[in-house]
Amino acid sequence: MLITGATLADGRVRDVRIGDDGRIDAVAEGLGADAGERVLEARGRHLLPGAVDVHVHFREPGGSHKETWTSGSKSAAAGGVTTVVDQPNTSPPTVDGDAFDGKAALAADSLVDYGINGGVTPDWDPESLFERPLFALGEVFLADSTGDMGIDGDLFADALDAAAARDVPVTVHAEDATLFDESALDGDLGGSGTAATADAWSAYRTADAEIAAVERALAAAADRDARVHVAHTSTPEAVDAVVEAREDGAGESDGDGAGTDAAPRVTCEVTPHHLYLSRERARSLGTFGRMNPPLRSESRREALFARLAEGDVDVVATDHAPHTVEEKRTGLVDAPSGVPGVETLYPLLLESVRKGELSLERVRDVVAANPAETFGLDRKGRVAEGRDADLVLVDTADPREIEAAALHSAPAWTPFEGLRGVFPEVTLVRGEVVYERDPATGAASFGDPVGRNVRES
Ligand SMILES: NC(=O)N[C@@H](CC(=O)O)C(=O)O
Ligand SMILES: [Zn+2]
Ligand SMILES: [Zn+2]
Repeated sequence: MLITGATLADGRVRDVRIGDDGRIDAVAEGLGADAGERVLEARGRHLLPGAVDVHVHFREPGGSHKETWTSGSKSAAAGGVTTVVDQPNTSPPTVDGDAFDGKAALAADSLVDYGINGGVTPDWDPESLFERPLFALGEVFLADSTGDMGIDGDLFADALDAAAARDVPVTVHAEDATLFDESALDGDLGGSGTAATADAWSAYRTADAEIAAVERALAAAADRDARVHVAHTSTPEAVDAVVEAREDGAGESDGDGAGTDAAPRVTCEVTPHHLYLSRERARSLGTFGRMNPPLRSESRREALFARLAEGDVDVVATDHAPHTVEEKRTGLVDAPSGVPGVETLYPLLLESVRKGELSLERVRDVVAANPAETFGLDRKGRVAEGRDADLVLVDTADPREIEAAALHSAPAWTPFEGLRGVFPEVTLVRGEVVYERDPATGAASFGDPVGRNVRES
């Protein structure tokens, strides 16, 4: 296939040829089409690397009433996400080799490439997990969230040791439950849609609980020269702690080469919901705005966004955590935590580019280049010769209103309803069209499940 006249994130206008092996053959000017070659005319539109969303919960096995690999990966493809990394809080949890194999068999339904993380619980089996083509350890829960997989500091230390010995990165859900404010949940919280319920969750799972847990995780990682990726940092303070830890550790090596990798030793991730929603919005979302870590104050949200714009945030990943409408409606204490987001990641960020709040290169870096580099995916994350042809074609001047009804995740709701997003027209995974939207009618069509485990090739 030849893509002609596409504008790249840095503004260059180029033709891109994709080889039969699904890799980018050439990025150049004036490439002529070969006989019989499919040509995709891209003049006036941007060609971006497919996003690498290192944090999704596709719910299988055990939660297919919430989402499946099919529905989740369709949602990813329609949002320009070409690689997803699934988290271990499924049922059974992905904490041993057998559970890994069971999930890997289900992931064969995926339209996009994927990684499968291994979890840590008191009965995890590191030996059998590490024998598998594991993406990373994580998310390792330092406090309970969906799936109740919270562990103590000793087990976390063991997990860091096991991972560091193999130079495997560890993704951490950092909250300290001893610093939650139980009193926030006292009294009459009203129904699921009320302001009291939504705001109470933010008051309960305090910012201090996240900041303290992030600092402790970074200290434990530094002691062991472990590679730690802090998931869903929701506070500017936590981002600053990661930046500081990275600066402290720069250039350090324990002499065995483990500290000299190109990838940074500690990185942080921020979600779209913490970048675009705050407690102000939570008041109208009710329990649909409940997630862990929770939405923060508008001033913290602004400070988090500023850190993204300035380059302190390494990765934006979605923590796509679908639950059904019925489950979310059960009231503050019983409703599960989590919001969907894999389909609106690129659209929300591209709308910020359109409005002049972020550069397109920054967006490309945080959704594609940086996550690929952080997790050692040499063939993902860039529009460059030799890389996989995981590509997104988008008209960056054409925003539309985000409506749950037009999205493809199984639970038909989104916390971003009514915001604007710039959605892809075409998404390719290793040169195969997995998603196409007719610009005239808006009709979506999907390709075959071509997804592969990115740790197997
Ligand atoms: N973020 C959430 O609120 N929920 C996630 C789990 C998690 O990432 O903590 C889920 O799996 O539902
Ligand atoms: Zn989490
Ligand atoms: Zn998560």
